[in-house]
Amino acid sequence: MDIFQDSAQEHLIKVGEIENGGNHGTKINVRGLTRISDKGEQILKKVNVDISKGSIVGVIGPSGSGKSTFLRALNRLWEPPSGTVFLDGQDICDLDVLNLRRKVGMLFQLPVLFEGTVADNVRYGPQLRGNKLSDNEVYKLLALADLDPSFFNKSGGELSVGQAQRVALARTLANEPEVLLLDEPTSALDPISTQNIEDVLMKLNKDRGMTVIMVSHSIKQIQRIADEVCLLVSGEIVETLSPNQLCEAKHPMALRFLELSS
Ligand SMILES: Nc1ncnc2c1ncn2[C@@H]1O[C@H](COP(=O)(O)OP(=O)(O)OP(=O)(O)O)[C@@H](O)[C@H]1O
Repeated sequence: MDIFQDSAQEHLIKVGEIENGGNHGTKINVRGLTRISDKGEQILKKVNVDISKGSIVGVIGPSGSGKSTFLRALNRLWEPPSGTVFLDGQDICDLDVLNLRRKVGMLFQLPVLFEGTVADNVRYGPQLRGNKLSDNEVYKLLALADLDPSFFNKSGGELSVGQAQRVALARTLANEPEVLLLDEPTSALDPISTQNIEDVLMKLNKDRGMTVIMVSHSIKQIQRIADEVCLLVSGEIVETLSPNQLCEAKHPMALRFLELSS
């Protein structure tokens, strides 16, 4: 048996799943997540939340309420987390951190690309695990992120922020994540680039059942794409609502925030 052929075959099947809509969704259960700053301030206060497999969840709330801190806990960008985060029932602290970050990809407000070409960036994650993506696989990932083949050999410095954000998305998708964490991924983008990213996210969610958690300051954006919205105020998820129920929020600060934001 040729093991190289077998591992190539296995990899091809995975890429095929990306194209054809494999089921990569994962449920997340957060219990008692707490973060206290060095100065003793409570940034997150025993956050409990259940995120269904394959859902798009928006996280909104006033500036400084702990949205980014919450998101970063989900792939252990700070630790040790006090409280527990379960991915499909498994405590994330029991996972190897690199494996966790492969399963749970993250995009930030401003994309940071590594030196080299777009293709080098897209190949980065699999290469760390000893897999070299073929040109064809890179083209497929670019297409998933709505980038045409001409981007393959461009360098990061030649790209607009919107294009770079889509390359960062393709690079994340190369790791075949089950969950995508997005921290204001379109706040630096124009409306057309924003729409491109939203379309890609909704397609990934629809076709692959990918679980998406997105922090955004735009209520309209959250209403366009999310199935459920968590309102985070002063380190607590005070309400979880459907996007068209936001006007029914009861928490006074959440309500004031929503009124001022709409
Ligand atoms: N590394 C840190 N050390 C100390 N305090 C921190 C740290 N990171 C964040 N904070 C504080 O935690 C609180 C929550 O910050 P966080 O960035 O999570 O809020 P946010 O809701 O995402 O804000 P914004 O909407 O402005 O991005 C803030 O008061 C912030 O100053």
